[in-house]
Amino acid sequence: MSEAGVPPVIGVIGGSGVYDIEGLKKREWREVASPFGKPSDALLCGELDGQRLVFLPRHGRGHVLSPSDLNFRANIDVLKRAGVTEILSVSAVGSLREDLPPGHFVLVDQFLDRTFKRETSFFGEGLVAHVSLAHPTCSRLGRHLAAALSELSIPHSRGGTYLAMEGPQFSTLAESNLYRSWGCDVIGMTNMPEAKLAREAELCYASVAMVTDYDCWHPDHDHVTVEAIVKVLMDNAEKARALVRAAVPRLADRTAVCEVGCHRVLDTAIITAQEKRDPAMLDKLSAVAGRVLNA
Ligand SMILES: CSC[C@H]1O[C@H](OP(=O)(O)O)[C@H](O)[C@@H]1O
Ligand SMILES: Nc1ncnc2[nH]cnc12
Repeated sequence: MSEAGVPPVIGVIGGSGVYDIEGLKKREWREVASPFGKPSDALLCGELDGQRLVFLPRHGRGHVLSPSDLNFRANIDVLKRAGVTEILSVSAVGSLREDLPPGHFVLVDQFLDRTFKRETSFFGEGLVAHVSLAHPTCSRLGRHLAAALSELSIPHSRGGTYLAMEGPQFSTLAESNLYRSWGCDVIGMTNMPEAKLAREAELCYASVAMVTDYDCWHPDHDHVTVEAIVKVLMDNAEKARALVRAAVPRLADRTAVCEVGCHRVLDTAIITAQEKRDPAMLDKLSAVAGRVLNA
């Protein structure tokens, strides 16, 4: 946990098309073990402009893991074990709005979770905790990312609702229209439960959603294909790397814990009585919740 005077460690989770971060100094791929199982890949650790950065390719190098097969708990746990204090998540998404065309970036601030085959919490029997998700992303990170996107002249929107679907198939037309009627802005398969778990692990989390397609609701684009997505993806991925380079010095500026409160959510979340806590659970949660469990 980053305390006053201790510089942040920036974690970057790269989605489709983003499998590496170039230009890192002291770069090294490091295997980190987790009690929650196997993460998507080793962690790429290094420095960007003197700032420590840890990168994880969400689907593994070479895109070998499907959204339902991602071990989200292990991914967040290893980032926490590597000292990460804040996460920039970068994702490819479909657009549910005419005015969010391919190439547009959305700084997501809300989610609707329609996933159903995933482990969604670090907590459970033997150690029960309930964290707030009213504001699932960190507004401080959002502010810095918006400034970096403006500096780079990348078209973007600050705020938007991300519909997380299970996949791996894309939506039916009826689903796509339903999500539009719910007021969702973009659709993807990976930001949930990632954002929930980052919150439980007391990590700031920001999601940069990069539009690759119009999903299937759009009359001129009635099928989503990976082929069409990949064409836009490569350009988006290059912009995402530029965004990381522009955002990191801004994020490095923090000298105290996050002012929004992301680093302190467990102070008021754990409900299990001290004497009823399961020692095995306490052990497993030594990274995620060590700050409060060892106090
Ligand atoms: C390659 S299109 C579908 C795939 O892309 C998105 O992944 P990510 O969020 O990791 O960029 C989407 O969620 C699907 O997993
Ligand atoms: N239309 C779409 N639906 C779900 N995930 C996506 N990722 C990129 N485009 C998508």
